[in-house]
Amino acid sequence: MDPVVVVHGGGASNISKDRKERVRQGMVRAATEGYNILKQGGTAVDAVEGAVTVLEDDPEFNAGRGSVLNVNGEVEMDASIMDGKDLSTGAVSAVRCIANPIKLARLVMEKTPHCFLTDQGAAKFAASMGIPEIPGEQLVTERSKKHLEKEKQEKGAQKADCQKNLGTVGAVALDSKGNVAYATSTGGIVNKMVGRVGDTPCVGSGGYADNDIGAISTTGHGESILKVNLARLTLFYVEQGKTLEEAANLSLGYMKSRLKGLGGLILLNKTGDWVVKWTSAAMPWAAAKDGKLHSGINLDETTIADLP
Ligand SMILES: NC(=O)C[C@H](N)C(=O)O
Repeated sequence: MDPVVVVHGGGASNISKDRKERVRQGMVRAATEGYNILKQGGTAVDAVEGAVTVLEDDPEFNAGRGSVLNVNGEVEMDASIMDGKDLSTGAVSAVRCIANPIKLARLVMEKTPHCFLTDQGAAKFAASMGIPEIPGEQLVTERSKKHLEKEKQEKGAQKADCQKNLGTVGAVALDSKGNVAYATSTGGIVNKMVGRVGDTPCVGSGGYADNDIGAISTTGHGESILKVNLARLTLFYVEQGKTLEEAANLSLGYMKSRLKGLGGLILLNKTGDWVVKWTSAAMPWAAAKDGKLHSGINLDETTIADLP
């Protein structure tokens, strides 16, 4: 089976011209990394972890370094990962002071009998696995500080309009053995309460993967995504025989009409077809398949290039 990887950089409002190129390059780097892992025989889980790690390390995105700040000006991150082979899953929430929450989520999946660790328990587990603790300030950027200041002045936080909280990252992949996986990672929403947990670490909301159906990673207004279980809802439509396009339109449409919640998703089925969809103004994405790299940010612009 030909491997496929698709990545996203979060539902967003229109992205300024000067950021656009950096965001596009981040998407290309992440998709290429995931695809190379698959081409070298890595699993779908390896590929989604690798792609998301690239984006957590990239300060342009709201995950890892560059995460948005909570009401106290701190970074608290959520992440989850799932292996479609056996539905094993790992998640962490409200984690601080580590570079790559997605790696910790994978360790929860593989090294504990649990699916989800939070806050101090997650921190203790990270230390026990040898994950280095870094100063929280290393995750903070000038842009995220300005973003929080602006949000506090406008007092407009927490609207179902996710568009201020751009940059959550995610990946879905299909490997040569027919396994699918997803990974999603985020700093959440700007000016959030301390301890707020969004959709991203919640399996069925922030993502889902099942070899019998496909894999999905979501982004957008977390509270809305949680209320409709956006990821599992979309896969339910696929199970019912809808096309990927129809399934994505139905679930995103329902979230919008029922809750005024905006968002986006990347969706892959078990035979390697994929679709990207969003109801926010924009969503950076890239997909690697058959030696080609497809990418875009706005609805009207898709680029196709040869992969190196
Ligand atoms: N931009 C995002 O996707 C934010 C994320 N879904 C959250 O609410 O935590």
